Amino acid sequence: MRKRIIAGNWKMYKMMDEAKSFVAEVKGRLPETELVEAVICPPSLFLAELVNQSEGTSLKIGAQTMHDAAEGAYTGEVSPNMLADLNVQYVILGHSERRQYFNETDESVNRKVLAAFANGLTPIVCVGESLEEREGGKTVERVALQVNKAFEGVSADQAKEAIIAYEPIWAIGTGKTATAEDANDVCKEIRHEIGKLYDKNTASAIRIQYGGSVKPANIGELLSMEHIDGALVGGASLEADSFVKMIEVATHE
Ligand SMILES: O=C(CO)COP(=O)(O)O
Repeated sequence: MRKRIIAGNWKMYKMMDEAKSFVAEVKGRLPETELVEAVICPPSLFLAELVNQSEGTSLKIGAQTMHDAAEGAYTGEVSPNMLADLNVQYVILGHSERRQYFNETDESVNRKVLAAFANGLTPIVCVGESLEEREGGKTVERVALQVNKAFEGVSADQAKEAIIAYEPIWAIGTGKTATAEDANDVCKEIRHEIGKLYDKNTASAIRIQYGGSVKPANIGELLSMEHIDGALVGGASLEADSFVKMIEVATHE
């Protein structure tokens, strides 16, 4: 059985004190379980502090983005080596907000995925269609293309460790969730695509999250679906209570 993974994407929210209080509150309350991984992806400024603070607990820390180069004249960026050096374990790549506002493309996402693996980081690769694409019946085509591009040059052994987050753009921060069935259908197609790119074993090993207005009230239904192995959560991951609640639901459902 695939281990579930619930990751909080904090985006550009919280001050350092609030971030530290969150971790202090959450770390004693996470259920002891081998069934679910709990990850928080704070703004990069807080990474070092939160990695240290969560050491020795089951809470893991991820970054929200990174550059693909080891170092260089790239003002404002952080490198994969820097993240690995801090003991950051995960990195979100290709989030639709990065694609929309920061010019990330399928090609740059692919370079970053390769760089993540080269540095021992686990990528959470985001894919998802716009409302226009969904209404035009282009969802599967769009998402399949993103998956194919993102995994170019990635070995089957690496792909087995990767996380894909299916986040329909129209469901992010809007309160609109894809129905559990619709989300599962697309996650199934993503798994099928991984099967075509690699093999059956890789397709059944890779973990696929759903993201887009996930909260304690709807996470159980989403996780009950065959192809949904976790969630990438924005707004509802900002409060300790609601984050812990989602981990609890993931542990029990
Ligand atoms: O973008 C998201 C997570 O990466 C989803 O955000 P919301 O959960 O706030 O809709």
